[in-house]
Amino acid sequence: MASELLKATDVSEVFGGLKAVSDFNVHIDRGELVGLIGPNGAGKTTAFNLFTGVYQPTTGEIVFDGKSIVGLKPYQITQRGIARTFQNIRLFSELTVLDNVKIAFHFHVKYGLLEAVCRAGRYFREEEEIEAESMKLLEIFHLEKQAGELAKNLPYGAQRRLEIARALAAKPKLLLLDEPAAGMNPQETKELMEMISWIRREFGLTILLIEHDMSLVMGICERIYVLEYGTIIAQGTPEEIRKDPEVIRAYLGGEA
Ligand SMILES: Nc1ncnc2c1ncn2[C@@H]1O[C@H](COP(=O)(O)OP(=O)(O)OP(=O)(O)O)[C@@H](O)[C@H]1O
Repeated sequence: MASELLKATDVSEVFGGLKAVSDFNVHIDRGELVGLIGPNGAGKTTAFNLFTGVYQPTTGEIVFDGKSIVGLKPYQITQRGIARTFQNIRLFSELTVLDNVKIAFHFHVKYGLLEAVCRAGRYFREEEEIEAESMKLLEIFHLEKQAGELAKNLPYGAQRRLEIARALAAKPKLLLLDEPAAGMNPQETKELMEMISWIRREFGLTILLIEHDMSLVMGICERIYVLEYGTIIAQGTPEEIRKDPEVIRAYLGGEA
């Protein structure tokens, strides 16, 4: 189907004897904002690692933008258009905020090594453009004033926002966010929700989001998949998920 951007079919991932993911079937249409939830150890991050080439599926097929991505290395998948953030923030902590974003833009530069070494015209033009685009991204995430600071000196919530800005610099079609609100206070979480909705519209993105903060997931996702012990036990709109007896049993502890 033309509108389908990502489709995982019968995917499993086995570590030793443990099936971290099994009979895993998900599909995400272009432009959708989809949530992936489930208890600790359910296999959510493993699914992201499968979509980004960190792990290869033991069985099954993963198709992105019409082509299989099984067997591709992480950088090849980034070039195809999938970018991600990590549960445990992975910034270049000793680089500035600006440089963290500029690095990701370099996936797309057109100047060659020789031009860079010789500091030829195209090198300077592209570097200027990259700097300007990086600053625009920092502005979106309210980080422009900290552009010159080392990433490690940013407060935690700001580091999380910087990770998303850096992921966007790779110009992805699909953005995978692994617990973007982890460690944020309620106000920061609310602002982050607004940013995620805004960047999706502004950049025409498709987003898959892992999140434990239920208000965030229910508030912004159109569709939600629920994982338990590596298997999808439910999928549907936030309203359907809230009422699903399997989900209430497995994940919400009867509070829904
Ligand atoms: N590289 C690995 N080697 C062995 N086991 C692994 C590996 N990666 C994940 N697992 C196991 O696979 C299962 C799923 O882990 P995963 O991190 O995907 O869960 P999760 O849903 O993201 O959990 P959390 O919400 O705690 O982050 C767990 O039992 C985990 O211990």
